Amino acid sequence: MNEPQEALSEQARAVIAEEEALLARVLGAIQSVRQRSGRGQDRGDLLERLTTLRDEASTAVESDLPALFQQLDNTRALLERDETVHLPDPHTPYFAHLRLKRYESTPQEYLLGRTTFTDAASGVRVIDWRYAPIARVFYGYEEGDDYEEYFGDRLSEGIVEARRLVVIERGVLTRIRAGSLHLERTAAGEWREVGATSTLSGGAGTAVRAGSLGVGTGEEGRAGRFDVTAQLDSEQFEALQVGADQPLLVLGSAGSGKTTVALHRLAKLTFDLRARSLPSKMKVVVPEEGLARLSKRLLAPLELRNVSVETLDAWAYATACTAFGVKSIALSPDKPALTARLKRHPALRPVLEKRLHLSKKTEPNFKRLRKRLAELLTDRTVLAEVVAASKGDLPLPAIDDTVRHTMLQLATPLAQEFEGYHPESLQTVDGLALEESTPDALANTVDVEDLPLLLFLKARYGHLGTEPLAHAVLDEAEDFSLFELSVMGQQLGKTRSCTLAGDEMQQTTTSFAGWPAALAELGIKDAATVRLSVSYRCPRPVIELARHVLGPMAPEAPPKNAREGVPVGFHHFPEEAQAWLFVRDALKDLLEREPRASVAVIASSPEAARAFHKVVDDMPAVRLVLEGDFSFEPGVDVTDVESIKGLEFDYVILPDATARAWPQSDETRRKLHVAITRASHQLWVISSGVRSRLLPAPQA
Ligand SMILES: Nc1ncnc2c1ncn2[C@@H]1O[C@H](COP(=O)(O)OP(=O)(O)OP(=O)(O)O)[C@@H](O)[C@H]1O
Repeated sequence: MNEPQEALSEQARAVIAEEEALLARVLGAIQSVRQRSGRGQDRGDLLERLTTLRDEASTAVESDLPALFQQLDNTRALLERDETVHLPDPHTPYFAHLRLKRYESTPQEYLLGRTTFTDAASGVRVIDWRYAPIARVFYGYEEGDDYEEYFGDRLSEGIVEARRLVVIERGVLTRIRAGSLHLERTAAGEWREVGATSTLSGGAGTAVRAGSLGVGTGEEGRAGRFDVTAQLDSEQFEALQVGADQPLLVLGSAGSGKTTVALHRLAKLTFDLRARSLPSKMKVVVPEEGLARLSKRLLAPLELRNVSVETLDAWAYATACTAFGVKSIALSPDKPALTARLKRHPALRPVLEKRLHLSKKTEPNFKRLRKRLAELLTDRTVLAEVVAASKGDLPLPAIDDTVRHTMLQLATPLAQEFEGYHPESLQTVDGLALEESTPDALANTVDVEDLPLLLFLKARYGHLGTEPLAHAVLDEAEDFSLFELSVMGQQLGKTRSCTLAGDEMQQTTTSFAGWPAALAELGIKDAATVRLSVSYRCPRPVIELARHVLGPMAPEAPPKNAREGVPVGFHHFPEEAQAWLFVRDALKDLLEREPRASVAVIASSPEAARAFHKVVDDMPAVRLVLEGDFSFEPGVDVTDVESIKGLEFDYVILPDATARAWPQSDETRRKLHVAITRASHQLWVISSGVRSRLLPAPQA
């Protein structure tokens, strides 16, 4: 770590003194309002008092009752007031400080937080970043800038005297950033001035030792981070101003803040939508479990814990159960990869539409639609049409696979066929159902990929029968199929209030048909579009490698402002066993030095992840994560490329960067690019045998 500065500059000392005094004033004001409103008394005490008074009232003589009832009323009122007065959390009452000097008037202080709070007596003013017009000055200007903004009809102009980001942890100020001045409180309670990249050990952007893993970011006692809400840039903040009625498409390269913008927009719209008493139904839908878990964590500080976050599969299942009025739907335990691919492919959409021949007289119940869909999925002419329309994306064997799989699903389950037989005769010796792990297990099931198709068919008859949503966030929207988008469009209601966040370069399934088609499917004619241009997550060497891997598909302009970082570590070995032992040692060493670091070992497939995990499974803090059940705790997650969309880790290791695991194809390029761009500090690429040709040729 950087050494503490010998002595703080005068400016630094003044800033610290000012910010500490301000925080003391805010905490004092919150405390005194609490006391005035009865919050000084513990809620538990009040509840206990209420019970005692009730007991007393039940046995009291009549003449004492009026006084007891009076006390009961007072105690109840104090409790109710406690629930209605919303005060900032004294642990973190605000995250930024703004001082504006309007010409020829005294400067005005504003604190940006999540809860509005003003106390005239102490002159404290905490404004809510979402609604306060003054927040526009904070996000749009730098310290020292002249500002000019209309608030309603009134023009306000002046100078931004102070614009500071602060970190307050458990009511204690631990960090301040004021322009280029960056101050941090040490564990001993002393303040020190540090460089902008102070979290990196061994100097800005350099590894602790040449060629080793670790830049010091996960050392013990890692200081609290500035809240991302305080750091939103002006481009991101402007995107949040798009009204609830207008759909918003947020585009940008990996790590440019698309998820951040989408979730902050949700936080901002909560107020607008509530004000118009629309059903407060918001939803976040994402392709993978890992990102669903991360989104839930990111929503908590935005006070959106109650917003439902669902994976595409979970959303399709719940929607199908509601739309078809059934409690459960039997899903197939397994399916051929090509069949799943065909069912999500955009080429299926027009063919299905053309071949439907729906009779409006038929009731679109689950059984009928399933039968109709199965007819289409076992019709080789129909499937050949889809494969031809995919222009080489879907290979011919997709037809056979789909017909065979659908036929098995249409079969009568054994239990039904042998109805009346003794249940034990339908079990294997080890107590399992006869059909388990046999093709018969598919009988009477549908694939999870069928659900959007069935809902799409149902919607063609009229209504889906589900409640409209007030707003939906579709993150990693490049991975939504046209059928999923069409069904989602049905759920959006007339205003089509939604935020789509995506990056066509991160498409990991073949379901993407382009943004115009995606918007059309959602029933959106004119979406506001923002393209975020700054890269926040990845350092420059990681971005350069990610662009190299994309090759001809890489966008022309690289993202702006990528920060410097350690070079990507390429390590090649003759044998896989040698490569993995090398990684094992490096991980052991890293975890000893940086126990708070988050590390991902991202393999090309679940099988490869399982195999690598065997080499490290005796190490503490190493987890195998294949179903997206990330804990976001420090340590090592051994996982595969399909599980990590939207996530980020301090350190990323690709353990099998071989030509076999990552062959040359557009799909592989995009997947490898997604894996690479999960690294926020350092990336290691490990190979053995023949290195993937998607990577730069090794230097001689
Ligand atoms: N204005 C900002 N200042 C500092 N950090 C930011 C800013 N905006 C976003 N970040 C951080 O950058 C990282 C990437 O953000 P986010 O996950 O929103 O990007 P993304 O574009 O959705 O990435 P991906 O395409 O990989 O899903 C996060 O750690 C986020 O907190």
